[in-house]
Amino acid sequence: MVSYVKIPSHLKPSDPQGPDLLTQERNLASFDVKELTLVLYGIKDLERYHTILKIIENDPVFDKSNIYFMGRNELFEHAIKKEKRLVQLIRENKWKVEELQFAEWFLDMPGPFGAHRGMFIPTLIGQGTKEQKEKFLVPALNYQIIGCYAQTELGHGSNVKGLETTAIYIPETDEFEIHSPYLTASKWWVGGLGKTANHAIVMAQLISNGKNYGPHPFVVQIRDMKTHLPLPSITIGDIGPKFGFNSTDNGFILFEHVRIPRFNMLSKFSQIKKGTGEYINPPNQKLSYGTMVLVRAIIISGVRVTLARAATIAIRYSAVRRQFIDKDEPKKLEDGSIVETSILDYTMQQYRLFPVIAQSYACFFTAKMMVNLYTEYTKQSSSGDYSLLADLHASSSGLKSLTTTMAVDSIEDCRRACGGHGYSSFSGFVKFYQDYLPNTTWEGDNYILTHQTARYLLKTFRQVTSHKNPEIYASQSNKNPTISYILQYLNEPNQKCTAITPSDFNNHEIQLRAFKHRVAFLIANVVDQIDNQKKSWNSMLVEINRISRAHCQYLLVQNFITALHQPSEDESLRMLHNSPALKEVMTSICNLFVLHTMEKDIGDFLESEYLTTPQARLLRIQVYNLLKEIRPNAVSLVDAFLIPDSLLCSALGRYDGKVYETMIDWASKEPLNGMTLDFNPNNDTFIRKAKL
Ligand SMILES: CCCCCCCCC/C=C/C(=O)SCCNC(=O)CCNC(=O)[C@H](O)C(C)(C)COP(=O)(O)OP(=O)(O)OC[C@H]1O[C@@H](n2cnc3c(N)ncnc32)[C@H](O)[C@@H]1OP(=O)(O)O
Ligand SMILES: Cc1cc2nc3c(=O)[nH]c(=O)nc-3n(C[C@H](O)[C@H](O)[C@H](O)COP(=O)(O)OP(=O)(O)OC[C@H]3O[C@@H](n4cnc5c(N)ncnc54)[C@H](O)[C@@H]3O)c2cc1C
Repeated sequence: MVSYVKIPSHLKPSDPQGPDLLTQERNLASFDVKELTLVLYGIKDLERYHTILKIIENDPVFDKSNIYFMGRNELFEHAIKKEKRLVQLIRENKWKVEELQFAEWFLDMPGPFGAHRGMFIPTLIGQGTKEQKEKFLVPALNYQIIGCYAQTELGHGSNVKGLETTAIYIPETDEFEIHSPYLTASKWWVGGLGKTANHAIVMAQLISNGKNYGPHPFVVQIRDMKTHLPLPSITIGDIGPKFGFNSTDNGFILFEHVRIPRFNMLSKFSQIKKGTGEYINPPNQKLSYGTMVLVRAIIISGVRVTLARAATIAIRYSAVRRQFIDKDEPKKLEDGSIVETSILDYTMQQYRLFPVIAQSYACFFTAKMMVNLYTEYTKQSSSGDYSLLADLHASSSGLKSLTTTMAVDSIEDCRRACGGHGYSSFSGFVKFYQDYLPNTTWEGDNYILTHQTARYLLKTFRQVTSHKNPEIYASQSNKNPTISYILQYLNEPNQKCTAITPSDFNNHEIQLRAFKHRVAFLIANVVDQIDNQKKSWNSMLVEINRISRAHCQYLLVQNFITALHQPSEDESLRMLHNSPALKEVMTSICNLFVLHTMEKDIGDFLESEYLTTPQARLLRIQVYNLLKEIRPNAVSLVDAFLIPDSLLCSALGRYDGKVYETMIDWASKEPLNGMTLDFNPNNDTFIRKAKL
């Protein structure tokens, strides 16, 4: 890229230790960073990581050096080029899902084919019959057709049952008629629809013989395969500029009595019979919502790397950045001279940033749990057993809500912790934050999703407590954490925390009891208000949100603690258990995650009377102790995430710590610096090209 400003060459580094600061930090580590990286990725995936990264970093199409200077059209063009190149690479290298996941992560750009891969194809796989897969999935996998997932409408998103687009069965021609009766029925927000897709999965109210069977998925061709123009009676457009995600063409679409063959209703679970229009019921009414469950689970698995990326930038920058001389503990160099203190040494900075590291590790272990649960469900459902769906839906909804909220809050916390430079695009936070933000809204608004989890929790509580002998459920409590904590609460409703010193809070049994007691107490309270005090659902929504959050925090805590203690067949966990140094640092991180989470929601723990006020003070002291304990490992803990510089795209977070050199180098490339302005109000010209 062109540099428009010549930087003087006489400048000396103002910080004699500057370049070495991160090396010094790395020398403090109590554990082997490479070992921890291996735990996070596993041997095979780490090999994949390096192979794919090399390919991506060496391909000029994926170059990001100009990215922060691009406007919307340039971004979109760039994204299309990347998508095309990615498809070529998939073919050339015969990449499977595992490789593709790394490639998409490194590319770091929401693109017009994202919904094709992330939603269109999974819906065909999950809900299509064998014949439908032959007709649609095969060409989709070969990128001969490009699809999108058109569910949300201008007037309805969260309320799927309220969708207005209709699919009416016409027995005479054995077709469905797809129609948008109102303006509010216009599909809206659909990724890849605005300019790219030629097919859509349209969620529409299935109507046959005058009866509405609710939303079902239909495959609709929307553009001509040769001209790429919208087909007759179909209106399509891009929805315009957004908060972020501008490299994707989110679109709208309206249908005017568009006919499609009956064959195009995805019919793995429910069908319409030819001619009679008879409806065949699915084995579970909510199977047509299956893609959402899958994508929520995938989103949860991705949170850990999002948090890792934010923490890497903020921690490295905080180690390099110095402000003020600490009067009580001035920082001395070997030659005795006093320098300003690295901002990472300020306890407030540690309190803001170290919990983000801990959240990332916590999400790592819960992602494993989510993948296992989804795999188990897939196995069982392939033989017709859908009994795990309710559990899966409840945990994926609540965890998607909790973890993505945590991620956006933490990205913003990390950004602010970088001071003014955090506000510059060069920090690597701005586009990253903008593009990540929709995760709190899509695939279910984060507040709406907590209703689903809460419904499940209340139902389970009522089931267990209404039984004459609740202990009958004891055999299920090993597999079902909700039943386990409800039973424990029923047996001991007045449990008290036994901690008498700050370090007692490191006891994992005390921690687990705290979270179990708190969530069971809160659920019991909501059940009482709804069932006995006859409070309406709406009047309880804040509490509904609270119980979903408390339940999911408990899952995160339990998965982290279990990973540290329970023998496991899992390759990563075995590596962790075999290394005392790793186990020690992970235990500190786990303790920080648990106690910091408690401290943030201390009101719940006090209200449930598990903790006393003096104990709450001890807990806070223990959080401070943990910050001190973790401090020497902070940089190495983020290094272990192995987020490459090319992905970070950050002047602040780069591995070598050359923050200031990069800031001025990138600023010199700002195209505005290549222009001179004409301020004379009597001239019509505004901008002249500067001479380089
Ligand atoms: C590659 C990278 C990717 C990443 C790339 C990702 C790109 C993403 C692009 C974005 C795409 C999108 O956003 S696509 C659009 C996504 N839209 C959404 O997520 C909409 C959210 N809304 C909904 O899901 C629904 O409307 C919901 C809120 C659940 C309410 O549904 P209903 O009214 O039909 O149901 P309710 O009456 O509340 O519940 C009835 C019962 O059904 C159960 N139930 C509800 N949903 C269920 C479900 N999905 N599975 C099982 N069971 C379910 C409830 O628990 C109840 O059980 P009982 O209590 O036992 O009766
Ligand atoms: C970048 C982006 C990409 C997207 N891609 C797609 C796509 O490819 N395909 C697709 O189909 N959709 C897509 N969506 C749409 C997305 O799924 C919806 O926006 C989302 O489901 C939320 O629905 P909504 O917009 O109708 O919000 P609303 O339901 O209108 O929510 C607005 C507010 O009202 C609150 N609220 C609503 N109902 C209740 C209630 N009962 N109780 C309490 N509070 C309530 C919510 O909590 C929220 O705060 C995308 C969205 C974005 C931002």
